Amino acid sequence: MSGRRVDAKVVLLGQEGVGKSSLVERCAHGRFRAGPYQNTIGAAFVAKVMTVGDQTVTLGIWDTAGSERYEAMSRIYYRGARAAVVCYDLTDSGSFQRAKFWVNELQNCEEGCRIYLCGTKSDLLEEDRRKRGVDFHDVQDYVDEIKADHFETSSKTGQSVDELFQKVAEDYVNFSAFQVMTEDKGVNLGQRNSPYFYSCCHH
Ligand SMILES: Nc1nc2c(ncn2[C@@H]2O[C@H](COP(=O)(O)OP(=O)(O)OP(=O)(O)O)[C@@H](O)[C@H]2O)c(=O)[nH]1
Repeated sequence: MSGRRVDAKVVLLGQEGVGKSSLVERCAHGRFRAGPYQNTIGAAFVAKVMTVGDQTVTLGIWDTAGSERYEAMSRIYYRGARAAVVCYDLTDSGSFQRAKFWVNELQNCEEGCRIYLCGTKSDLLEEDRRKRGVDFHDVQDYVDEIKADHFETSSKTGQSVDELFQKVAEDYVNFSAFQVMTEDKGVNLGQRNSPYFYSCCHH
């Protein structure tokens, strides 16, 4: 694949099996693959072109492996990320604890990275509300505390997936414009910060 300019690096983090790859699949290709679960090895990459007002923003989305075996590698992928979608499974309280672990890491190591907490598999709650493993208000309190955004998504039905990535793109555009205004360096308004190029994509 030839190099394409990416405006904002986005990383997906979270315990294995919470549905990160499915979220990317839904966002990038509008589909949900049922069938045997295949865990991600290393990381996978996808570029997603988004429209915000009259601007086009290309998100470079890194889907990391959730297995703790790959924890050190996941750290490499969040370096320089402008946004992190930290996923937990709405039916699994352990996965929420793991999400908190990643939030702590990001807060300590990636100051410029906005955090989007994403509760996945909301369709399972539609089927049976008793399956909720993490109290909604507890999550809301936590989100307020860490100043993050919170979404509850389903890659199966598509619920709130587009909204999540649209918000990531909008925040990127708004934050960049704000930076241009406040940095007062005579920067051209059309100029974006730190574009980079990608060259690989693997699963
Ligand atoms: N019902 C339902 N199942 C989902 C959803 N998203 C993912 N799954 C299922 O959850 C399992 C794990 O999904 P993945 O997307 O592979 O999870 P992952 O977080 O990428 O896993 P790792 O690559 O191991 O980190 C698969 O069997 C998916 O079909 C969802 O929104 N609803």
